Amino acid sequence: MSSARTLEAIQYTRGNLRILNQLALPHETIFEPVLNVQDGHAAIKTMKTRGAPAIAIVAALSLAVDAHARLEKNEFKSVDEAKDFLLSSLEYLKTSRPTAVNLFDTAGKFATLINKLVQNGAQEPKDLVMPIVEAAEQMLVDDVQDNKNIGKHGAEYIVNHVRDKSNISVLTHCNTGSLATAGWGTALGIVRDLHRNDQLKHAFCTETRPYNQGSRLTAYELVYESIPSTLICDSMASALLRLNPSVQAIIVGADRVAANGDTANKIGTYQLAITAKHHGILFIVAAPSTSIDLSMQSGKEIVIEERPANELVTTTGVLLDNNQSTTVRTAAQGINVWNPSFDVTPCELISAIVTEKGVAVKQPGQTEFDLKAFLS
Ligand SMILES: CSC[C@H]1O[C@H](OP(=O)(O)O)[C@H](O)[C@@H]1O
Repeated sequence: MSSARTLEAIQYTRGNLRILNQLALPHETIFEPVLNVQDGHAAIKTMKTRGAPAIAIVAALSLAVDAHARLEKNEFKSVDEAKDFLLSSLEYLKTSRPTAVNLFDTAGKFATLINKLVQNGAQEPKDLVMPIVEAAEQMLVDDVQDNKNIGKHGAEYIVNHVRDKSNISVLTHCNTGSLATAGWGTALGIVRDLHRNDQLKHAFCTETRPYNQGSRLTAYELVYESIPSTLICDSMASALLRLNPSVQAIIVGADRVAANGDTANKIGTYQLAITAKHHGILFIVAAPSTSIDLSMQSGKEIVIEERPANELVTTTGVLLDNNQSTTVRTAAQGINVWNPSFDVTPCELISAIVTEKGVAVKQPGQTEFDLKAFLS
């Protein structure tokens, strides 16, 4: 199913935003309009749009289309009214999901820009709105370039640090590709680079219960790109590493990386790091520097989102005979549910953190990363 067309989760032209409803993948490709910040918040909260970078981009673009439409209709009667709308909308968008830092990083940068424009004497609402529209649009461009750089740095690091560079298979978790970003992807971007460089023997991906980002999204991307790949259950990871010596690296994304390298990522990441350590293979975190939160020294401070119980007791994307996908209940009625969407992998289990700026590694004898120094 290889195609020259790249997969995209976000379709945008100025004043128009549509998002791919990822709850319907892989069976149905449904793009839905996002007209305002309420639509953007809902798309993120319901996980129609997901993935740390994509969450920030869709939030920013939902603000851009909302503010642009209001500007076109002359709804802002003053600079102050435009400022109040923009700042309150950013605070509202931040309430959609708590763990991925990219959204909060973007909201902070946009608020700083707005306040700076006001201090510099913005005269009309457009003097605030249009720089925000342009900043949101620039995120689409920057994210793809960041991911291309992550792919390049990550592929080089893996090839130079595995035991047998002629026999490289990798395992990845969740979805970190074009469906989680503006394009190419982070961890899956490294897989794309290894494949494009003819350095990849095979890519394994986990189902990633309960939302099934792996079976529904990553498998979809790997098949789409004709990358030799195999889907496994989350519970099969250790057996795979024990039985298949070609798997020499586990590559995952990140939602929030603390200054010492502790990493919040999709639930199940921590146990993959443990089994990577046990089997003596690389455990690589791939993320843009906007996923690094230097305000948090360690992962102890990271808020872990808990998702609704119904997302665990049901399975989304079940295909019916009429080719419609649906959600079915699989767990017994009445059972209690714990459904954290993320876990935190301690820095001592992480081999390297690959960013668009390069690869962060620990100093010899150190168990922590010094990401403040790495990014300075
Ligand atoms: C490049 S995506 C990073 C990160 O986001 C995903 O979480 P979710 O699907 O819940 O938004 C997953 O943790 C990925 O590793």
